[in-house]
Amino acid sequence: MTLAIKDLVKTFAQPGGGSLTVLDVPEYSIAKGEQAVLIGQSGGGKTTMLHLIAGLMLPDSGSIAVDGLELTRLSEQGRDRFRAASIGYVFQTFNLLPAFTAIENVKLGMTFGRGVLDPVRAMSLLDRVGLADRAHYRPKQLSVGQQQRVCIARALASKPKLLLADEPTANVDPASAETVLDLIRSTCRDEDIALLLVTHSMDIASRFDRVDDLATINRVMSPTP
Ligand SMILES: Nc1ncnc2c1ncn2[C@@H]1O[C@H](COP(=O)(O)OP(=O)(O)OP(=O)(O)O)[C@@H](O)[C@H]1O
Repeated sequence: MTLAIKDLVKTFAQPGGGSLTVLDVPEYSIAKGEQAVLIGQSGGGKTTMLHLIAGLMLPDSGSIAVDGLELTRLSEQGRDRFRAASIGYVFQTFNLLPAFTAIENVKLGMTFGRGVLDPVRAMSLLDRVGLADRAHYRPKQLSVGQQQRVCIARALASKPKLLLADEPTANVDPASAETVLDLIRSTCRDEDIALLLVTHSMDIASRFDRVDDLATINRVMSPTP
């Protein structure tokens, strides 16, 4: 099993006081190399769930094991190391380093991961997302959709065990969305990377054998968006 979640609870303090329980997930798992889509209404807790799985934040209670490693027992530094080695993350908000070019951002995805720099793989990933001719452009010199494609190449760079992709095709046109999705899925398949992809697009979700609705996994009733 690549991902095994049990009795996961996450509560946030609210700006106006009080607290809001966003997630109460009794059980959720993803097998090695499996590809799953997570859908659910806006504000339902999808991004929070990905952040918890990536070890970017800790739950109030419960367990999250990735490849047998229990994240909640790790220190912050341990979780940083785990994330670099085992998780690829395509953020909704990109998080590219602005001072570095596209190819440098992809290479950073490798060195964060295992310390192994493979410039040929970095260029081949950029080529697969259709950006070989933009390798030496900085993020602000790229369109939003191109930046998103650099993020995908960066997330795959270190051959993670699990790729978490938060709306990875939200900012690209439908034709590019299809290419990007194919690239993500075929690379994950070829390299035995498990995939958990969040989307609002039923068209994208319908292409996956496994579609999980957060409303059925989560005991918390989603607040009205
Ligand atoms: N750091 C935080 N502090 C307080 N509340 C938070 C925090 N992060 C998220 N929330 C709340 O948790 C809820 C879930 O947010 P989350 O971003 O996980 O939803 P989502 O399902 O990914 O939404 P969307 O589909 O719109 O991206 C929201 O009500 C949000 O306000």
